[in-house]
Amino acid sequence: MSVHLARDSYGKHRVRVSKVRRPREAPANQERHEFVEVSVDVELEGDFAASFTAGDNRLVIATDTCKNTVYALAKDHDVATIESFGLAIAEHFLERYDHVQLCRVSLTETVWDRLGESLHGFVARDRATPTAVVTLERDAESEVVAGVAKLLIAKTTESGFSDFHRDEYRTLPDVDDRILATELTAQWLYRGEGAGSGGDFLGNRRAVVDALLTAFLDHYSRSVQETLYRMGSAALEACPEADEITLTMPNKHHLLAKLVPEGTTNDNEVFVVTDEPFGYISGTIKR
Ligand SMILES: O=c1[nH]c(=O)c2[nH]c(=O)[nH]c2[nH]1
Repeated sequence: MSVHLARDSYGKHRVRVSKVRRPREAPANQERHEFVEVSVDVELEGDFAASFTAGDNRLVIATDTCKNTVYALAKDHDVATIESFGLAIAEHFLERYDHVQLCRVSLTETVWDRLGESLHGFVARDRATPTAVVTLERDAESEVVAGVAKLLIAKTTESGFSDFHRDEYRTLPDVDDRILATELTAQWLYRGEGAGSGGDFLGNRRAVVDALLTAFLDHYSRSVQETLYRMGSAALEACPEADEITLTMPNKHHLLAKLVPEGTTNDNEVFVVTDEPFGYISGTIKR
C-alpha cells in the first residue's frame, strides 16, 4: 500500500498569558494598571514533513519553543488588541524561520473590566469574548479574521415566525410575538492592507459590534434568518475594511409555558427555556 502525508501542521494550543501594563511612574499600588488576558493557539506549516515520515526532528521548532515565544513577545508588545498581538506572533515565526511557510495564530481574549474606580482591581467578563485568527503565509495576502463569541442577546417582542412551509410534519403554529434570544458568534474578515499591523482593529471592533446590536433591535424580525442578514449587512456598512462577515445565531428557544391550574392564561409572560434541541442559523455576507 502506498500512502503519503497529505497535509500537516503542528504547534501549541491554549498558551494562556496575561499582561499588566504599568506606567511605572509610581509605586505599584498607586499607579493605574491595565490588565489583559489572552489564550493563544499557534500553528505552523512548512518544511516539517520529515518529522512525520522519517522521525527527523532537525527542523522542528518545539511546541515548547512556540510557547516561550508567545511569552517573550508579550513582554515587547503592548497587547492592545488580540489582532495586533496575533500579527506580531505570526510575523515573528515567518521572519525568524525560513522553513515556516504559514503561521496561523488563533486568539481568545478574557476581558477584565475595571472594578469600580480601582487602579488595579478587575472583574472578568465571561460574555462577548473577542476572538481573532491571524493567518500569514509566505507570498500570500495576509488574513485577519476578527470576531466576537458568546454574545448572548435577546429581545422580548418585535419578533415572530410565520408563514413557513406547510406539510404533514409541521406542528409549530404561526406566532407574531415571541422572544428572540441567541448566543451570537460573529467573524469578520480583513485581507491585504486591512489585515496589516496599522489596521484600526479596536475602532473597527467597536463599530462592528455596535452595528450588530443596533441592527438586532431596529426592526420587527420575521425570522432569525432575516435578522442575521440585516445584522451582517449593517456590520459591513459600519466597517469598510471588512470584506465579509459570518454570523452564527443559535435560536435559544423560550417557549410559552402551559400554566396550571387548567385555564390560567399566559399572556406572553412565563416561558420554558430550553437548551436542546436548538435551531442553528448561520450565514456569510460578502460585499
Ligand atoms: O426564526 C426562526 N427561523 C426558523 O427557521 C425556525 N424554525 C423554527 O422552528 N423556529 C424558527 N425561527
